[in-house]
Amino acid sequence: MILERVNGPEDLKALGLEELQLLAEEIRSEIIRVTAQNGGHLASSLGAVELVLALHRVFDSPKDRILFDVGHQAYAHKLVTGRKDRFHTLRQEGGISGFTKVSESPHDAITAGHASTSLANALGMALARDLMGEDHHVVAVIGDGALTGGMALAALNKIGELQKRMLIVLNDNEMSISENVGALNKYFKELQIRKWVQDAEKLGKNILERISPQLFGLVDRAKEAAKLILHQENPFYAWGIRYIGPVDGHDLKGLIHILEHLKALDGPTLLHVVTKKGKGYKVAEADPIYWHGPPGFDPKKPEKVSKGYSWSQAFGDAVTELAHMEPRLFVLTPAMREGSGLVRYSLEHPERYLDVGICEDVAVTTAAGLALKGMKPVVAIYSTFLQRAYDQVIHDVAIENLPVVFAIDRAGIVGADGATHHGVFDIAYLRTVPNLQIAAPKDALELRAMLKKALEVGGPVAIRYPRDNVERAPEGAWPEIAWGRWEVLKEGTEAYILAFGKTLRYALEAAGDDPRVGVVNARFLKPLDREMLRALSRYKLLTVEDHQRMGGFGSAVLEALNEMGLKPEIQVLGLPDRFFEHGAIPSLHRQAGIDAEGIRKALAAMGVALVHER
Ligand SMILES: CC(=O)c1sc(CCOP(=O)(O)OP(=O)(O)O)c(C)[n+]1Cc1cnc(C)nc1N
Ligand SMILES: [Mg+2]
Repeated sequence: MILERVNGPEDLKALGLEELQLLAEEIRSEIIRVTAQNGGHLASSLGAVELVLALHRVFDSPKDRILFDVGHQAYAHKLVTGRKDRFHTLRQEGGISGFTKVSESPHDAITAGHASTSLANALGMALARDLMGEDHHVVAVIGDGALTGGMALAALNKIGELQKRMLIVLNDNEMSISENVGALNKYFKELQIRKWVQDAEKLGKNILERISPQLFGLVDRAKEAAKLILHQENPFYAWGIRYIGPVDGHDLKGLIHILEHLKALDGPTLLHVVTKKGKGYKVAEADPIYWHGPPGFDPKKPEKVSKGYSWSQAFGDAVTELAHMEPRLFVLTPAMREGSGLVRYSLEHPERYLDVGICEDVAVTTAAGLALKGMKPVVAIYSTFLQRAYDQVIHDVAIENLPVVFAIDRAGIVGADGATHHGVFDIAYLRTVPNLQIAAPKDALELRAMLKKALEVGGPVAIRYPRDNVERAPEGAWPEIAWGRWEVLKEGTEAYILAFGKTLRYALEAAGDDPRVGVVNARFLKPLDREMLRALSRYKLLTVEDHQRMGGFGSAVLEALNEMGLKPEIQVLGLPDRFFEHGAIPSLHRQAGIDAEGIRKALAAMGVALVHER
């Protein structure tokens, strides 16, 4: 095995082309083997194998900085930068991250997970390099999906102006998680066609050269002139960035050759590399959407596995039905059609569906524009990615109290994607925004009730739900809900647990059938049910949420009690003030003390010791 001889990128320099090609296959097998057992970003990483090997063959990491945008396509990078022996721990608690991570390796130039950050990071590194009088390369690998992000496009504008020496490698596989969108994406496709034309012409040129060198010379000059004109319309030239390509991203020899040349160039260069997402694994090539991030699978007989009925699907079904009843409903997603459960909706209501690309800010402000014209927009968005559109929520939606619904998926700890993806800040960053209401349903029925009502209450509403499965609600079920009112699920004589969202199940488990402890589905955070809170303030209270403790649901309860001049004995359970790495959700909840065990412990500390049911 050649991979056994590779303990760092310097070991690639000694390998001949054949050995590198063999190594690429070994790396593919290892990526498939480990992703089969751990799950992970299979198709993206398979598509980037040759590119990674060529980059590490030509450049000298860690002196040269090689950045991977999103960092989910970097499994080959991890394997050749000293982590092959730990690769089997990928995305597991205590194991290596599924993305690049500065603290994990000197070869990981940035910590990533959210898209479109590599270009601004690269600009910063190039500025620092030149200020420090250092001499090394800065290379940013960015996918065609990540390039739809505003951060990336704005960074290009600055990079072109400053003309710092750096290489941008556009890894164009025409895919985001689903099919990529945007005008640039269409243009890249055209360029690829031109590439084929160029190849055909090259073939023609060779034949022509043999027949008549004079004629060939004339044609060639005309073509060069045409190419120049052709390139003038290339947007990268407008950005002041040299564009080279498109080139075959699986042709190791060609990649090494062209990278060697580009190394010598000054100023910013963009190399347009065309790859196949899922390359080398038939099922992933055939369906890069499913195999973008599969859960475990049998590598010998790779089949799609159903992960059960999720909150995302419950949302997708509800909003699809709602759109049949409410013609003004319009759903937007920032490149997360599958993740947000919108495949069915996008097929049934294509005229009222929009995937804006990886640009959450555009999703939110487009929704504002729709609302200003009387539509009822719903922004389907992960909690962690909504962080990208915080100002838009305030500035473009909340100030004018526009009727935009935020269907916040992946709210809470999300597991193997780790710190960059846990949705544990949204309550804190949303609840201070005037006009914005916040709710968390306990099940799919309540989700339907809240969604429907949210379209009627007016103003912006955020409904948050976790990465989890949920019991399907019957089609056509639209229960009423007392907006702003909590729900007592279990009476108690000594204490009440006020649970928000996913932690309700832990609260019920902890309380069991002990008559001393009541449980409240505190499903509305804003407005808070102050009437019920006042009534319950004569008991001991415990709040629990799958969110940072600071600024979360518990904070809102404390503030309300203070404003009402009430002083019950109260404990607030939430995530402590640190980041949680990747790991299994129940385990991370246990570590955070917000599971049933943690609730029992907190109640015991308040003098309500519960018997632990077997
Ligand atoms: C991992 C993750 O969360 C990914 S990977 C990905 C597609 C990236 O497409 P690209 O063309 O850049 O790469 P490719 O997979 O190689 O084709 C998205 C949208 N996401 C979710 C996402 C959404 N929004 C933001 C800000 N960041 C991320 N990471
Ligand atoms: Mg892509």
